[in-house]
Amino acid sequence: MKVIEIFERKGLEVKIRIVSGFLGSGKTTCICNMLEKREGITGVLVNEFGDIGIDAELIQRGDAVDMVELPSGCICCTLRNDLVQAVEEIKTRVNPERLIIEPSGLAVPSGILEALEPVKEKLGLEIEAIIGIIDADGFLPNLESGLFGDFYTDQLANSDIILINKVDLVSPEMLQKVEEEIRKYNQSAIILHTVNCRAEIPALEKHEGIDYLHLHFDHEFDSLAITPGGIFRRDGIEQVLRDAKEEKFGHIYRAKGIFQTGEGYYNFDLVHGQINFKKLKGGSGNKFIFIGKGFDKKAVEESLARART
Ligand SMILES: Nc1nc2c(ncn2[C@@H]2O[C@H](COP(=O)(O)OP(=O)(O)OP(=O)(O)O)[C@@H](O)[C@H]2O)c(=O)[nH]1
Repeated sequence: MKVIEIFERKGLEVKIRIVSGFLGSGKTTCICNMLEKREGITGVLVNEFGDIGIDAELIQRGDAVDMVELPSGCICCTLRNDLVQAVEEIKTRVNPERLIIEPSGLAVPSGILEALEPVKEKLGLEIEAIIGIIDADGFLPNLESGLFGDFYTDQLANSDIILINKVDLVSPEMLQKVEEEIRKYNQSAIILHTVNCRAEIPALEKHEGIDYLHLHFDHEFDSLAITPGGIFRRDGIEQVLRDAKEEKFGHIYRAKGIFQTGEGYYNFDLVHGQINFKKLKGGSGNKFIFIGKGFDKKAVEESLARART
């Protein structure tokens, strides 16, 4: 756990926004947008797979934020105590006006609400909004696969605001189907259609007491998180991602990373067959994470080794 920047505020409540969403749906993108518009002191608590902090590095890019990372585990179940401790630490040391929590892409909001409920009053926490991000292209296939069903039920039922993101990737007919499906889980949430999670987040009434749905969701996924040295070829990494997309290593649901090339640092994403690269201003070493089920980790590592210059 790492506290990066500390500011002080003498004040009362900390408003909490939980930004939940399946792997690669756009949580980090959403938080970067919120931080661009932030007013006052804002804390960010990031929980992601692996110990290598890719999201934290991307969120910090170009802008210092008050951030705590909780890697390696899931704050909705195994890391509940760590979550409470981290929130307590942020409250006493930073006391931000707003705290944005990004759970891992496999964490359900109910576990976080349940963990915070007993300390809400003591720490002066106000759950301002649960924002659920749905990727318009991946939602229905994921739902139909049956592998993540309870994740979506918990996420959707507990969201106050649902962003149907990546609407640029689907037809209007598909978008309508997605929205109809979402409404089966939640009739009252505000639904917004977004590209890159660009939206004005409306103000909401505050949450009172426990009135959320809690479902068990199997988090037993495999992940490979590595920080190898060396300089990579961008086309070499692209080949690894194309192979992952074609399931040459087995089932990989999500891959992301930061890597150094002869022309500087890049960030890559693989999600639902979409491969994206972004040039970064800088970086602090190579970081790769692959998340899936029963995939060949050794083959991924060998393939990455071949992508070096
Ligand atoms: N085409 C398209 N791509 C998007 C949109 N929003 C986000 N992305 C891309 O989707 C990829 C994943 O976005 P992230 O914000 O990293 O998603 P995340 O939910 O934080 O991912 P995890 O933390 O790994 O679960 C990135 O390459 C984004 O640039 C969108 O509206 N349209």
